[in-house]
Amino acid sequence: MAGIRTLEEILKRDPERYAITVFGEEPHPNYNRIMLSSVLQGDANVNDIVLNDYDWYESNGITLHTGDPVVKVDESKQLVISEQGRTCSYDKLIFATGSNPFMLPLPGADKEGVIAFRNIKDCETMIEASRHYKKAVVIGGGLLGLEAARGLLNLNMEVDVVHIADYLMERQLDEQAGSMLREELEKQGMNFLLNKQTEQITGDTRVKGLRFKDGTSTKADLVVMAVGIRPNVELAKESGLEINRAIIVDDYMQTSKKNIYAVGECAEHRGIAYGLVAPLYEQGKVLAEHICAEDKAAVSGYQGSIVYTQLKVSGVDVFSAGKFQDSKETKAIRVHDEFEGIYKKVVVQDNKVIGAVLFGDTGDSPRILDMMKKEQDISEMSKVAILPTEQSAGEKESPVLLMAEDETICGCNGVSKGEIVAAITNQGLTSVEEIKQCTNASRSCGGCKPLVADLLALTTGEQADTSKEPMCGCTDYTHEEVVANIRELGLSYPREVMNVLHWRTEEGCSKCRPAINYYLGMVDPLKNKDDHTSRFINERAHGNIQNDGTFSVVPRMYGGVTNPAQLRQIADVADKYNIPLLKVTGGQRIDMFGVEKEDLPKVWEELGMRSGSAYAKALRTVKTCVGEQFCRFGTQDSIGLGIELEKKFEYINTPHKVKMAVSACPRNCAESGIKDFGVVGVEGAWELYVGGNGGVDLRAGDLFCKVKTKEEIIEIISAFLQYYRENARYLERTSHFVERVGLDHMKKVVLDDSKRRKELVERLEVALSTGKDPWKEIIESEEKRKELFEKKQVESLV
Ligand SMILES: Cc1cc2nc3c(=O)[nH]c(=O)nc-3n(C[C@H](O)[C@H](O)[C@H](O)COP(=O)(O)OP(=O)(O)OC[C@H]3O[C@@H](n4cnc5c(N)ncnc54)[C@H](O)[C@@H]3O)c2cc1C
Ligand SMILES: NC(=O)c1ccc[n+]([C@@H]2O[C@H](COP(=O)([O-])OP(=O)(O)OC[C@H]3O[C@@H](n4cnc5c(N)ncnc54)[C@H](O)[C@@H]3O)[C@@H](O)[C@H]2O)c1
Ligand code: SF4
Ligand code: FES
Repeated sequence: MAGIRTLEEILKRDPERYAITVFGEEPHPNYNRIMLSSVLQGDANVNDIVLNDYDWYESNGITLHTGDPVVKVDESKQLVISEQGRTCSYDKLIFATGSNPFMLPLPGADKEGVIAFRNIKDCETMIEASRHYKKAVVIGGGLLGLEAARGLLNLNMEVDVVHIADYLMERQLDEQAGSMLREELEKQGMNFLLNKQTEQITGDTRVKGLRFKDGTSTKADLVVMAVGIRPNVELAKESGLEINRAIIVDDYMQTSKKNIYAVGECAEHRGIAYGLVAPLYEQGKVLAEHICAEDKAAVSGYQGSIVYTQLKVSGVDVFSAGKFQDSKETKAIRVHDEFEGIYKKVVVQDNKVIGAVLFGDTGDSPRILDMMKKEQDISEMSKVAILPTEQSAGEKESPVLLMAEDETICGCNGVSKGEIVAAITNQGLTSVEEIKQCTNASRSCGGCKPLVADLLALTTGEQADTSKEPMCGCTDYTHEEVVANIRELGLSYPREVMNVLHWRTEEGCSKCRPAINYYLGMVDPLKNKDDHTSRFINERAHGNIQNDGTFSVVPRMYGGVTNPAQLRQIADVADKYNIPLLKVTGGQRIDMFGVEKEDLPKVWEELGMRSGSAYAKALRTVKTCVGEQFCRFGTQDSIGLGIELEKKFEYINTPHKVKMAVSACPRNCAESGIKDFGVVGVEGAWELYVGGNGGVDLRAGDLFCKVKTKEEIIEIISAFLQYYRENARYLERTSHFVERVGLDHMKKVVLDDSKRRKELVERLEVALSTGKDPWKEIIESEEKRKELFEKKQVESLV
């Protein structure tokens, strides 16, 4: 990150000055390492995080050798030699070799399944492990460990975090904030083993567990070490550079040898080796200025940085900067609101703010950081004004409003409010993405995005378009733009979309291909030919792949209702194919686990039942309560309506999975409140709840309407579903969609505008007319059976 940022700074100043060659050990062009946490947490993919792709190197005349580390520097001849035997002469040499993760030298640390979290490969190893194993242990409760743990939870693993200290992030937080953080993360599902020192990693070839010095132990299928980093200085040492903890540099990043420089985590300036990008980028800027300047004396050197950190775990706002621990020489201003879970502490010494910890509300962080950077004298200030309450600061006003022009908005990239405003005004920028391209603001951790968006809105007087995110790293087009192009240009095939819209990759990626395939089907359901190679493995095999490579089969049982004949059939098939586990699901279906892939078509055929779509981005289940048929409280026919809904909407493709439920009274036994569409019977009427979700992002559905008849309910769900199909981004659940577009907007579209409702229903009916039972199609087609279940498939989209 530091090395290539230095090159960007050089190119900005004097693009013709140097012929540049880059050697990189990893097999990728430079990428945003910070965003590995987002890749692991499922919010980005590897293509999204590339900072400068191969084209960038080519168009700037830079020779790039990836996957080829430098192994020797011959300082006397000014040559570097790479592992693959390349020899390259230099006038100036920059070391930007970063750090290595510190691996605790424990007995068993060399076992399979013990890894670090530093690069794309580690990220891929974790994602792959989560497909086969259940239990992960992260050693280290610092920034990296907690972000890794959150990612592993998102990958459905159980996670223990083993931490040596008695509270989390002790290098960044005081005890109060550390324990509040622990409480919050425990709510998210992390399990903490504090005050623990690992003694041994147990297992045969693969890790099975951890034993601690206090005699206790825990199970582990995967161990991620996140106990700090060590600057990568081996090559520099062998090359004769002066080393302490890292490569010693002066204020111009020059090492002990002439014409050899060091930037980034491998460099040590005034005794400090930094481990966050903001200081590294400042160093890169100084180095670029220095080696491009005609008058070197005019360049002011690097003076060191004030660092701050923010944890990138959603739902947790934590900020820490400078010296945050109390001491005899310091005094602190504290706010602790136990009702709202907010804690703020600002540490003052000699009338200057020297450190801060904020938990639960980090809105004050840019201002506090600014006071620290400017070493502002606060002797004349009322101390409580340093941490204003919401009322005194102005209710819910954006913090950017109060910021001075020279205050920093993007800490990672050192971009001030004034610079962003100038870019918006002078260059007519209209989106956060454009601001990022132009100023670098929000290009690293992304934490400043909301502030950048607010500033854009304030400057242009319009709501910022934060949604102008490209679909993936293969294109600059957003989801909405891709759909608009498909409609306007009448595009029909994924390849055609990629060609016409100048995709950067030939094949697309696992993010854009399924999305394009969905959009094509949604725009023209009658003509579209589904491209099954663009679907995820579960959708291609029409079953869910399990951790041992077998599949699960869930036959359709409308409304969760079955009968003795069906149950006998399921039992017979289970016996015949040695199906090891039958389980009733949360959606009231029977799930048959452990079916071999090649047996799938025979199992479906012999069951004689339709696919339950348990693997599809489609209607999964309609859960029902017993209702008026048997229940004393039932006021409506919940089973009847549930079955009708399921029969109507089965096999319609949707942006993400859709779940429904019907309960016949407000006791709500079918849990209608946490479904995408939840219906509740009340005396003489039905209530419809939308946007509920019972998964990771627990969300109660919003009451959308109350109507008298089931025909009205079906029509309203149809219109809503079609609007969601047409306007949601692929993989956006209704819960997020409702929040993005707003419930009032949905009411206007679906409830208030009867013409529009009718049109939506008509378009949905067309799409419904193309729905087919996929199991039946495969059973009846010898060709499909062979293609999908007999030939070995390349599982590129798993
Ligand atoms: C998961 C994760 C999340 C993070 N989150 C944040 C965050 O939110 N905020 C923040 O500020 N920082 C964060 N960081 C830290 C940040 O990523 C690093 O500080 C930054 O990447 C360091 O930049 P660098 O250029 O010094 O080193 P690197 O980015 O590590 O680059 C060094 C490169 O040099 C290569 N190399 C090493 N030796 C050789 C050789 N001999 N020849 C050729 N190539 C070689 C390495 O393979 C590597 O690709 C995070 C780090 C991780 C791992
Ligand atoms: N959001 C962010 O800014 C962010 C995110 C990830 C990584 N990073 C950076 O990446 C680097 C690596 O992060 P990190 O969290 O590994 O480093 P770190 O040094 O910040 O934290 C390591 C933690 O591991 C604990 N530890 C040490 N030995 C242990 C042991 N034997 N058992 C259990 N716990 C032990 C320490 O007490 C410490 O809290 C740092 O430079 C960090 O700043 C930053
Ligand atoms: S929701 Fe009401 S009607 Fe349905 S089973 Fe429960 S108590 Fe009975
Ligand atoms: S603060 Fe990290 S990208 Fe702006």
